[in-house]
Amino acid sequence: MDDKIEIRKVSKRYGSKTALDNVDLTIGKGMFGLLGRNGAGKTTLMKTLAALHPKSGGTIRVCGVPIEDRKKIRSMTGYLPQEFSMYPTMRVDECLDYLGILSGMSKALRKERAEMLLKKVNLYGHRQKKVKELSGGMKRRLGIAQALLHEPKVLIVDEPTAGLDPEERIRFRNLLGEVAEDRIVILSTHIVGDIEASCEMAAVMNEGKILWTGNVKDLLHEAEGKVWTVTVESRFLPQIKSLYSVTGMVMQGSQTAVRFVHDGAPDLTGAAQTDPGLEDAYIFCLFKNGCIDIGGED
Ligand SMILES: Nc1ncnc2c1ncn2[C@@H]1O[C@H](COP(=O)(O)OP(=O)(O)OP(=O)(O)O)[C@@H](O)[C@H]1O
Repeated sequence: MDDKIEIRKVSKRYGSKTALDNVDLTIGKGMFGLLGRNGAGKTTLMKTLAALHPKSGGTIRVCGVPIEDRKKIRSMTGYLPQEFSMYPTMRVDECLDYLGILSGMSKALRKERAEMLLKKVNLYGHRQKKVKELSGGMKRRLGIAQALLHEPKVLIVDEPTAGLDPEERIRFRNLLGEVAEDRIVILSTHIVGDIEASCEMAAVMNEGKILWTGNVKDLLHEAEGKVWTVTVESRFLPQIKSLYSVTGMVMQGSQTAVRFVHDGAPDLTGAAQTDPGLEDAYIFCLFKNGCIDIGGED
């Protein structure tokens, strides 16, 4: 069986709102990042792939299985939603046991899987704590454990690092990386750093459309020669922001070092080209596709 997800011309409408518009993607084994700002359609795509709601058009095959075979798809898929919650007064180990019962697992298998997974997500020492006593990062790790309980081939995680401190975010990303060694992991996020640190392949979404997909390194290449820095008197900032897509600003006394993306040489004395970071490349991708209204609210 082929270890990939094939998404062809997929659309999803909520009444008159088109949340997915002709989406074409191929997602293979390993970590795949889905990057887009709020409202881009990431959650809608994640839920569609997890067979949690039907698409309006197109075809999806998960490791060869059509998405319409919901029972099979759900048995192959683990899903960690954006708003993950478990019963607050249940103990960590009881949660997994309970979910194992719901999945029809035998007592012996539940015990074996729960113990293995709690060790994997570093919660074994906290297994007797109540869910409400866990930190945000621990809850997210419990979320991964529950999503992996039935050994899915595909793991879908929706904005998992929002609200985590940097240490927990790194720990969580590393955990996903380990999990992705032998399955497809899709990570949706609006945090560019999450993609940069953990994904080889990614896609950029905006307003329900895929703007770009490929190897993350290629997104960086596309922004080469398009990123600039200049240091100006801070009073010129509004003017610069009205002309260019600014990706960074550092105040230095009365002056500000500005970083921006621009296709072609900017009409600014002292502007110098610099190497793109992934954040610059992402903004350049939005800019190139006409998704950024410079000087406007976007
Ligand atoms: N149940 C719904 N009914 C109507 N519109 C919806 C529904 N769910 C989502 N939408 C709309 O579809 C679009 C895509 O939403 P979606 O939640 O998929 O985006 P997202 O990229 O996950 O954003 P966020 O990071 O804010 O969750 C948005 O315009 C949203 O308002």
